[in-house]
Amino acid sequence: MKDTCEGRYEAVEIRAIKVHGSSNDFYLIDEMSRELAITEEERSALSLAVCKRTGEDGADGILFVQASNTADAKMRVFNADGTEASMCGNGLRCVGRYVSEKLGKDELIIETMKADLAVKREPEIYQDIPTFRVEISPVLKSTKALPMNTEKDEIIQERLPFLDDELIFTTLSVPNPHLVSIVSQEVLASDKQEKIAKYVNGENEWFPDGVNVSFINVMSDKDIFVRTYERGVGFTNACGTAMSASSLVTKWERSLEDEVLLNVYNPGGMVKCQVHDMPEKTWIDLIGNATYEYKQTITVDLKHREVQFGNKEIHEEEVAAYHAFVNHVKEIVGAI
Ligand SMILES: N[C@H](CCC[C@H](N)C(=O)O)C(=O)O
Repeated sequence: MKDTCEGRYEAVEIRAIKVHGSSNDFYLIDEMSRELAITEEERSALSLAVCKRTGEDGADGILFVQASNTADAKMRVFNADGTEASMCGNGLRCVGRYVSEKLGKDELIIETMKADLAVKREPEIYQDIPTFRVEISPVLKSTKALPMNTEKDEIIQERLPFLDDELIFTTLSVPNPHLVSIVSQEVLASDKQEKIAKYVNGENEWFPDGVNVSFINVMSDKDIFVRTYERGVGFTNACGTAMSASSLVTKWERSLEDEVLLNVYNPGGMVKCQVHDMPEKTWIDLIGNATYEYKQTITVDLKHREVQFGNKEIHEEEVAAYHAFVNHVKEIVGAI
């Protein structure tokens, strides 16, 4: 945005699509033909202003889709608090769908902060649910990658008494940072996750950049439930990178096969995670919905932190199809 002659910013109109992956929702903004003429600070402020939950408006983050020199497109992801993250699994499925339909190809590569990742349209996970597979990589065990202030090189299924006396934790970067614990239903129902997550995402000596915190409840050798308190957001309906990290931790803890396919249930629905834990390389494929909720023009005047949301052009059929899927998932979870 440019300062006008009176020193006021022009309000700028942004065409956005509200999208979600497993009900983890984002505004998708296409900058492939022309990037928004905003500074990095304004990009962060834009995310903070637009994602603020007020009534039906707001989101967990913004997905900026930009041109790339190395891939079909580039994804940048900003959390609701204005911080930029290196990766977003649920968001990558939505960006993958958008670019797939824009370029007319079902297999593509999307550039992210740390890697160019494979994205592929998949058979529908449920009736009328656009479904995509995205590569979650790199997977790093080193605590330095999070970063975490500890002498330990890795934390794999270990107690962390400074967080909790009983729970066993694993830290992983995929490549954004995750702290994961397999817990009982009882612990899942307690306030432990919120207390731990608020501590490690506030002033603390261990995780200087914060960390996404997930609790896993193992339902069977092919079904898990994951709830995540996301860095820069708070509790969300789902976190794609967290569900991927949780699948790998479950594979290790339950000694499952190297390429186990897990159903990962979450408060926003269900995805599948195909673990690839090979001697030469470890990565996870995250498979799930990429749903468009509505198109909307958002008018933003950053100088005055004013945001106006225009009328919604709702994708009624997609919204209805996803509701039907969630009801189907609830029946399955109830039966497990
Ligand atoms: N809050 C995350 C970024 C969004 C990741 C999540 N929405 C996903 O689907 O992976 C972080 O700061 O690392």
